[in-house]
Amino acid sequence: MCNVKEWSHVFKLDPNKSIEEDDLSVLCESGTDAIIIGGTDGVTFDNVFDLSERVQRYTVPCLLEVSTMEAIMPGFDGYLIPSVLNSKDKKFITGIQHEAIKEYQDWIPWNQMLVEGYCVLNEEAKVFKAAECELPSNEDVIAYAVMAEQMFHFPIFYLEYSGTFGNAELVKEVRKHLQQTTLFYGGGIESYEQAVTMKEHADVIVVGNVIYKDMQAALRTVKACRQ
Ligand SMILES: CC(C)=CCC/C(C)=C/CC/C(C)=C/CC/C(C)=C/CC/C(C)=C/CC/C(C)=C/CC/C(C)=C/COP(=O)(O)OP(=O)(O)O
Ligand SMILES: O=P(O)(O)OC[C@@H](O)CO
Ligand SMILES: [Mg+2]
Repeated sequence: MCNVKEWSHVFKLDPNKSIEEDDLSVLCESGTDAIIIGGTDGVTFDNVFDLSERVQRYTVPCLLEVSTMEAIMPGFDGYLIPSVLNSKDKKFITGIQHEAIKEYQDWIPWNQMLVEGYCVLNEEAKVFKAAECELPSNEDVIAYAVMAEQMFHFPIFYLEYSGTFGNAELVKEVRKHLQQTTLFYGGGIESYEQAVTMKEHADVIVVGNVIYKDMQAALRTVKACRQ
């Protein structure tokens, strides 16, 4: 099982986007701690299967971030299960997960599952709309972080700014309230400097969209975590 406490950098690959073999190879061998396969829309059994088969040729751990039931399959090194704490609809906090457990509980490899308490902070992100989020105040965010750790004992609290660079001061403040739970930060990291800024406060930075815009810039974010 993957130990997220030992991570500092991960790449998130979107199964709904294409990536050349050479680029995938350098990403997997970049020194990143893991590859997460996940996305908000257009995630299907076929595109997850194809991408996972390609990533699993490399030794880097490969995890599936489950966003739809149709694309769950065996073979991953771990499974990340989101619970969107600032959703207005219980469905995205415990509802879909509850339905999945009712249906599949005998098949779920619990020792490979990690729950992520998500807090989505970019109103323009697809996931903000898809999971029917409401924008929390900074005080709300801190309370969600404390809730994730102290009430639910989630292994991961995920500050998600997908598509835009977030508020480093808030990340710093949230970090002060977590002891056991690992703080993931994701959103808008496109340069070495941005990676350094967020890595200063978050335990793990997640780098996604820049992979598809500027591969060399994406690779520099790994270096930023290896200094
Ligand atoms: C071995 C084997 C076969 C095991 C099977 C185990 C099994 C059946 C497990 C099921 C366990 C379980 C509890 C499953 C729940 C599944 C589920 C569908 C949960 C719902 C999760 C949820 C609330 C999803 C909402 C969306 C979300 C939070 C997505 C996260 C990903 C994300 C933010 C990606 C970034 O998106 P992107 O597309 O890149 O967006 P941008 O445009 O902004 O870039
Ligand atoms: O795609 P970006 O903006 O890098 O965000 C990474 C990740 O947090 C998305 O879920
Ligand atoms: Mg994306």
